[in-house]
Amino acid sequence: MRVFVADHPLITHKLTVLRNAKTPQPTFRLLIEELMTLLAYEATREVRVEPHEIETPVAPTTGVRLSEPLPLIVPILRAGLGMLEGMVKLVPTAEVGFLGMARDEETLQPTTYAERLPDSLAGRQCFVLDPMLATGGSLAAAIRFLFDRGADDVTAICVLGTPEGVEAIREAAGDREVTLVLGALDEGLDEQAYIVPGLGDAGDRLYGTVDH
Ligand SMILES: O=P(O)(O)OC[C@H]1O[C@H](OP(=O)(O)OP(=O)(O)O)[C@H](O)[C@@H]1O
Ligand SMILES: O=c1cc[nH]c(=O)[nH]1
Ligand SMILES: [Mg+2]
Repeated sequence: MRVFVADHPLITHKLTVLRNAKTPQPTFRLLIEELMTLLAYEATREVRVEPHEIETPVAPTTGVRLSEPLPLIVPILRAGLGMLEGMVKLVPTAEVGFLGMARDEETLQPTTYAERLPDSLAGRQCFVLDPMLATGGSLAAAIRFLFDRGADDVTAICVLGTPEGVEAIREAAGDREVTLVLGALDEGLDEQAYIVPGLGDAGDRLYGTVDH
């Protein structure tokens, strides 16, 4: 598994505003989307392309275009939905599928309550979006799900992660092609398995109450 942790002052600056409990919901949403676009640049470094011949006004030349089957973007509802626009801005022709997952706050086990994905993911490059990698239970389940459907390789993009979460993804990945792109690697988890220092509950801050 390849792990990339962003190291760019603009990303750290935007993350600082995002983490601030005083940041209002509209700014929070905008920042998640902007951060996604910045992380997408790294996450799509290995996106598959093929040679493509065109003619400029001056001369014929060979460039590239995305290979088929086109990449599949999978936001994990709810919080991952906040990252979708930022990703499709960069890869507008990609297909989008959906996974709805919720972590039981007592047992910390994820349940999948919705799924809208192609029946076969054979040969597909998948990009999974979820801002928070806490225990890693939710993302590990999502990654297993995609490989079970035949996905070729999976890149997961998270705004914040923890060392515990990274290890859970390493275990779920085994020897399969998995890349993890993080905006930052935080210290760890508190007693309720919230990321420390983190940003609180991403889903609530995007779509509901700020005080969870
Ligand atoms: O790494 P884990 O310990 O599994 O926790 C992370 C998960 O928790 C959050 O979703 P949540 O279950 O709160 O659902 P929501 O997006 O609807 O708020 C987050 O968006 C991840 O999916
Ligand atoms: O810190 C955390 C942990 C899980 N889910 C969140 O939204 N935030
Ligand atoms: Mg939540």
